Amino acid sequence: MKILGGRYLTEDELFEAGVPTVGKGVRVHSTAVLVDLERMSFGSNVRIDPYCVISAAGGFVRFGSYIHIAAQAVMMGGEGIEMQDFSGISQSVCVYSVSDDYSGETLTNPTVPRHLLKVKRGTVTLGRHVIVGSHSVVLPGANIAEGCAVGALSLVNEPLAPWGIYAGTPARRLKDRSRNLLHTERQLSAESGA
Ligand SMILES: CC(=O)SCCNC(=O)CCNC(=O)[C@H](O)C(C)(C)COP(=O)(O)OP(=O)(O)OC[C@H]1O[C@@H](n2cnc3c(N)ncnc32)[C@H](O)[C@@H]1OP(=O)(O)O
Repeated sequence: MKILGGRYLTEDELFEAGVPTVGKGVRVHSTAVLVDLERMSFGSNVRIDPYCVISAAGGFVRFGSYIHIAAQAVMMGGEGIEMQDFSGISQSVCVYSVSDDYSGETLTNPTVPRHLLKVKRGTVTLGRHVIVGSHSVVLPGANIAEGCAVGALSLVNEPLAPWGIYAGTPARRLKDRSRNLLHTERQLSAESGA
C-alpha cells in the first residue's frame, strides 16, 4: 500500500526510542505524539494512526495485543490507562485518566501552578474486545468492562458492565452485545498458532 505523507514507525524504532516493552507487529505513525515513552508498553499487533496524542507523563499507558488507535485520538494517561487485547478506539476519541475540576472550586488548566489545581484522577481500563465509537469521551475512573461497544459521540462517565452496547451522553446500555467474536478470536489463535 502506498501512503503519501508520513510513515509508520516499527517496533524496533520504538524500542530504540525508549519504549521498554514492545511486541511484534507494532506500527506507530510518525505524526503521532507520544509523551514519556518509558512509561508505555506495547503488546503485539498494535497500530496507532496519524495525529494521535498519547501521554503517559506521571502515570502509564499500557497496550495489550491487537489494539487499534484511530486517527486524532487523544489519551491522557497521567493516572494510568490500560487497553486490553482486541480493544480499539475510533477517530477523535478522547480518553482521560486525569481531568481538571470543573466545579469552580479551584483554578484550572496546566499553565497554573499544580498546588492551586484540584485534578480529578482515576485509572481507566478498556477491557478485552472493547470498541469505542468516533468522537466519544471517556472520563477518569470510567472503566469499560470486557466486551463493551460504545456508540459514536458518547460520554462515558462511569464504569460500564460487561458485554453491552452503550451509547449517548451519558452512555446508557442499549442492549447486550453478541459474544460470537470470541469464536473468531479462537480461529485467529488457531491460524496464528498461538
Ligand atoms: C476504527 C473504527 O471503528 S472507525 C468507525 C467508527 N464507527 C463508529 O463510531 C460507529 C459506532 N456505532 C454506533 O454508534 C451505533 O449506532 C451503535 C453500535 C451504538 C448502535 O447500533 P445498532 O446496534 O445498529 O443500534 P440502532 O441503530 O438500532 O440504535 C438503537 C437505538 O440507539 C440509538 N443510538 C444509536 N447509536 C447512538 C449513538 N451513537 N448515540 C446515541 N444514541 C444512539 C438509536 O437512535 C436507537 O434509538 P431508538 O431505539 O430510540 O430508535
